[in-house]
Amino acid sequence: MRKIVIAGNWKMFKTQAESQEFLSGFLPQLEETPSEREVVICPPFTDLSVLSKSLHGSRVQLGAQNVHWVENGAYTGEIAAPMLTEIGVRYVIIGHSERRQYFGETDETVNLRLKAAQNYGLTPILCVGETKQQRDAGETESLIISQLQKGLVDVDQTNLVIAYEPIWAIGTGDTCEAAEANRVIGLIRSQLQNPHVSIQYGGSVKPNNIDEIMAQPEIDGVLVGGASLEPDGFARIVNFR
Ligand SMILES: O=C[C@H](O)COP(=O)(O)O
Repeated sequence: MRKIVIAGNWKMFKTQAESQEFLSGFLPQLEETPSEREVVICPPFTDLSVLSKSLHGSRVQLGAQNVHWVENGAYTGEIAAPMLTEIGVRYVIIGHSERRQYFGETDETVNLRLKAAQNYGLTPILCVGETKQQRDAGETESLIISQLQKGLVDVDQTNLVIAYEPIWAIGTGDTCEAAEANRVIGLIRSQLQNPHVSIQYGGSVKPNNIDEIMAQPEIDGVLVGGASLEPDGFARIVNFR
């Protein structure tokens, strides 16, 4: 059974005070959300602790945006899995294209982070996706297969979420056609050993396109950036029809 997972990636947005203000608008709107939908918020590290307290007893799960592969050490600027699990974090985004593009993330370090997350009971959300140039060159399929093959070496597919995020659709308003996202996600599924892995779409998901995206049979949820920052918009996404 594939779980529906709707995750908000706040990236480098929201102070603690702003995160509390978000919750006061967002949480009351979850009363109508079907119980089988998993709702996840992935804030900056500095918000995790305060959100963990505020979300205690709510149905919203907490996610981080990165995790290192050793449990402690001299790795300035990194965060370790036990530091996340100690405060109630359940999910972690790994291999987001912004990490790959700006911070030197590779398929090999993605693989290390995935295994470390799972060793501590975190559920990783592995991001894959192609650039515009790669798409135009007809390399979408081969790139994604390569990212999966290298990233998933010795990774447990029973505790894993994958997000298909075409890079050209992130933050651009240029959403991938729902049918095309469905096709690529079907390709991703064909590469997996476990058919029950939930696979999300990410890239300019908005209140006005969520219903069409979630109507696609291969799409099990969404990873939302900009539209997850605003309580009413994210509530509409979580409460898709
Ligand atoms: O992690 C989320 C994605 O990068 C999508 O961001 P976006 O919804 O702002 O396009």
